[in-house]
Amino acid sequence: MTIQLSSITKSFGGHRALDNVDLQIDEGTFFVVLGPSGCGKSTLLKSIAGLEPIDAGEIRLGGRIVAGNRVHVPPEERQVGVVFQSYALWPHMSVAGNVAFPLETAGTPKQQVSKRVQDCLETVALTPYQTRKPSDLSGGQRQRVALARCLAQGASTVLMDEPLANLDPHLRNSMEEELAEFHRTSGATTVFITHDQREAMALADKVAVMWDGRILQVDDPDTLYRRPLSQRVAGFIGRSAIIPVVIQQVDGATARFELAGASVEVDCPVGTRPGPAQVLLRPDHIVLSTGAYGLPVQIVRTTYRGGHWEVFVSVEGLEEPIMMNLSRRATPGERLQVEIIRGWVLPG
Ligand SMILES: Nc1ncnc2c1ncn2[C@@H]1O[C@H](COP(=O)(O)OP(=O)(O)OP(=O)(O)O)[C@@H](O)[C@H]1O
Repeated sequence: MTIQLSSITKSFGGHRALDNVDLQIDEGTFFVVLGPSGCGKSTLLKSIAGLEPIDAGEIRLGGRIVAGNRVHVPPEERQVGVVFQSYALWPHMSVAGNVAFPLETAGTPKQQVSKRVQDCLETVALTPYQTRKPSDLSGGQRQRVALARCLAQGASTVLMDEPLANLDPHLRNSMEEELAEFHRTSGATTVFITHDQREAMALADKVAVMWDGRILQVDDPDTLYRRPLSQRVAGFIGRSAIIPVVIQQVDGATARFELAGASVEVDCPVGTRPGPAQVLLRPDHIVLSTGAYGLPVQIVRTTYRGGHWEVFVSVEGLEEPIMMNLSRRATPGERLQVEIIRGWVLPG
């Protein structure tokens, strides 16, 4: 289902947990809401699920108003599946029993229930575990039971509140793949909230970056990474340096400036003008120079990151060192010639 939020506001005491939030989530999208702890992510999800009434604004699911204008459709009538960080499985029921439960309470005929449960357990690769109790499963397997239960309900919209937060890194990676697969096979509109930008990048078709009750930017992961619209989003997504420059020339979507005697070209928003600006440089935008000329830099410190070294280099005229990746060991004090192959002028 398409999810539309218009000017949603929700306060707790004097604090605005949601401050005039507008969002359009297209049907079938894997939509990630990313933001630091306390920014309002869970409140947003609960509002969509119907677990938290909103103060103002309007929520539409599949075009139908479910909240706002004195309407509050209860959670069980919104046809959305919810998967929370704590799996909320029935401890006394078997895996199959947990998956069957919502179907049985909805009065689905017994034979259909059994067929559907088998199909859903198959999808999440839990068929061999169907007679076990949740307490005899790993965290990841329990998570999959919760997913199967969502799937069994036939929810065309699934809301997930940090479902991978309790898992160890190894399991997290395989669960990420399973979630992506779950999304592909079910085609369900998925809203997934996390404070982990790596997870957001890996899973999302679209990411909304949230801060202090507000949505700062909504874009696909690559655009968010390469073309953030503000310093805050730039700092929140991936690692970066933001350097002050004076733009000398702008040619369409390319801006030119000088740095330590070298001429550098970077991408810029349409309408950028010559003058002082802030430029975002990602580590992968800086490479060793292959030609005779380059930007002279000196290594300040290095950290091995498995397969590559993360290297901070100082550049004449810049107060802070900038970060790049090297595939070979490098030592502090070493001088290098580098090239800036890409960058982004932050909108002023
Ligand atoms: N029931 C409540 N009563 C009072 N304040 C609340 C309530 N629920 C949330 N808040 C406050 O609203 C703000 C947003 O909370 P929310 O749980 O939505 O944030 P979050 O981004 O999901 O955080 P986290 O990632 O830590 O779960 C916080 O300041 C929180 O303390």
